[in-house]
Amino acid sequence: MNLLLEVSQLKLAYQQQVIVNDLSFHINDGDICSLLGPSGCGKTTTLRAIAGFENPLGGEIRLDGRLLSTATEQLPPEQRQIGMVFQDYALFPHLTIYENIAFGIKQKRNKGAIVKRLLEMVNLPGMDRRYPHELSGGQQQRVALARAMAPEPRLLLLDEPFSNLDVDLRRRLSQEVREILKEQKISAILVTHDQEEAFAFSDKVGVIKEGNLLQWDTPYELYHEPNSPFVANFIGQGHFIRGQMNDAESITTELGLLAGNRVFNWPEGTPVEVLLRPDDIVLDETSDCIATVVRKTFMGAVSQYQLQLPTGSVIESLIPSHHDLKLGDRTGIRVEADHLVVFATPTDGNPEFFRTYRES
Ligand SMILES: Nc1ncnc2c1ncn2[C@@H]1O[C@H](COP(=O)(O)OP(=O)(O)OP(=O)(O)O)[C@@H](O)[C@H]1O
Repeated sequence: MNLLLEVSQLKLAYQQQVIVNDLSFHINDGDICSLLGPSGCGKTTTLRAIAGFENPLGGEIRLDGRLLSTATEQLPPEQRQIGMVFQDYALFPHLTIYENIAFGIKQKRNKGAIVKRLLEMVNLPGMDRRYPHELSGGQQQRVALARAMAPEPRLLLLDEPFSNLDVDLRRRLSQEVREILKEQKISAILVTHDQEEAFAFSDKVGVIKEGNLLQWDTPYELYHEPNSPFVANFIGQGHFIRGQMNDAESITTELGLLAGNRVFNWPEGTPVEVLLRPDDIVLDETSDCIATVVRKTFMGAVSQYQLQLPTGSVIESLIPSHHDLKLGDRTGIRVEADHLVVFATPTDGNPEFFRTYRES
């Protein structure tokens, strides 16, 4: 695997206010990655710095080993071999689709053939004489992608490119774009605050909170092995319940003694917080753990339930919809998790511990 982009200890600020701090990650040639985080956490600012539109206060950015940005030196955006696709498509309204795509490759002799190939690639053959306003949002975004790919960039940056589209089209187009990028072996970084989109689109995802990169990992690892309560909360659904280490492998909780395929270092009696995902909770009529249905969302094949435990704690469960529990019903439940995500309860009662973007 060849190293493509190296972002090292990047620091970015607007008017002395630090927005991104000590951000480091790298991507390999052919990788498709996402920067994921709540609104205002610094994703777009990071992307703009990679593209060359923001100058860092510290750290450096390299592409193929070549220095692109430091606090004192910046390669101009047009010399970086980086393409960009924006949320609002940013096509030139007075130019035809052909002229839009050919815009960045004016000097190339065979640009007619290149544009034709790109239009076929993005599934818009024969649209070259139309104007942007004659295309749908999804079609315009495909043209924007073709335009960004025309100069054969080493890296493509995508800033929330699907967020103006309706949910269905959004899912389909992001899948389609991923396939095109993989086929063409083009590396890309997507900025999004939509976790499902990041998961479906990317090989690796970086979770950012307030300008700090908390975890850089595969979607699978992020979901199953979150390294902090924030990532655990931000990725997927789930609730924490209180517990106490019983021994190195098991935890006493209000849902009984929980154990997974994992050994922990905390001494017996240590107070801990256990993350329970909706798929960890199953119905079990023989169980002594009784929960009350306090909210229900029918989702087709499954229903999502919020269940209240006798202590008042709330957890969630995805249950096949033919079970059809009603609000107020009481049911036996059991935890069925092959591994447990556990964090030690902060001794200082740190209010930040469980604060998530959803609650704040
Ligand atoms: N030109 C600017 N001048 C001053 N502050 C800015 C500027 N652009 C962005 N900011 C601030 O920098 C912070 C990070 O913004 P940024 O756009 O990078 O966040 P983001 O994670 O991409 O958010 P979103 O998902 O809402 O686009 C925000 O607090 C924002 O208000």
